[in-house]
Amino acid sequence: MTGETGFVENAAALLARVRQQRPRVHCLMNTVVQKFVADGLAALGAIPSMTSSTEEVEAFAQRADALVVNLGTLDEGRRAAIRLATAVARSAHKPWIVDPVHCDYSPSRLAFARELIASGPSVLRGNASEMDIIGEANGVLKIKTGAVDELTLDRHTTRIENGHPFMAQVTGTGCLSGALIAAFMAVERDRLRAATGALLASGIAAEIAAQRSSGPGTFEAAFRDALAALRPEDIIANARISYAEG
Ligand SMILES: Nc1ncnc2c1ncn2[C@@H]1O[C@H](COP(=O)(O)OP(=O)(O)O)[C@@H](O)[C@H]1O
Ligand SMILES: Cc1ncsc1CCOP(=O)(O)O
Ligand SMILES: [Mg+2]
Repeated sequence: MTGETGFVENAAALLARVRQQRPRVHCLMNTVVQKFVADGLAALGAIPSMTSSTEEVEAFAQRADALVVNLGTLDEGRRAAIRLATAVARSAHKPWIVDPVHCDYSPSRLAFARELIASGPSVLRGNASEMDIIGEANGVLKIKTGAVDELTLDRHTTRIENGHPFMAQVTGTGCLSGALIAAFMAVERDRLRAATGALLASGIAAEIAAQRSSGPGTFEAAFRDALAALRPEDIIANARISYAEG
């Protein structure tokens, strides 16, 4: 279908646009994967920042082109910083994404995730365990990642099959997918097109990296190399995507 081809060609063009515009992505990020996520953003061509101080976070959010709100290793200071940063994103109409890490483990974290969702992020991205418990997110693009990434907005569902099982054996690939979606949203206001571009880029880079890896350890470095070397034509040649309504 023309629409399907349009999305893939658009994804390839967005990769070039990220490289050209080098968007600034501010990440309120858990302490486990900060360097992995920063390195992944930089490899693709974006400019990461990671401050969570309540004294500085509003200035960083104002300077950024997109915001990532990641709930891993959540503490009171991060909660306060997230509230300050998301207020800036909303008032400045900047795209922002919520990753409700481990919200299925903690009722207080689930409640905070739902508070953030009610305040209108552009995108909510989580794994199956997180997305199956999170509940309604009206008007938000919901993305459930896994072997097949499922992107749902209103009654439209896009499925992306690209990726590799090694990704599930490297901590941070989900957090990075959210950060890459933010980078693409910084250069494309249509969040479905932006998220499709980011997840195609990530999944295809992973497939290329896996061909050069013998396990999750070598894969992690090869994945970063593949993100840096990925070409728009790689997306067009390898995208595996389908669409459904209803
Ligand atoms: N079995 C798999 N095959 C292909 N890609 C996968 C697989 N499992 C996870 N991924 C990819 O790895 C990334 C992390 O997904 P997921 O594991 O769902 O999130 P999290 O790391 O937050 O638990 C996503 O980009 C997803 O597409
Ligand atoms: C293991 C862990 N614990 C708190 S945050 C975190 C990282 C989660 O990363 P991802 O969801 O991308 O696997
Ligand atoms: Mg995760």
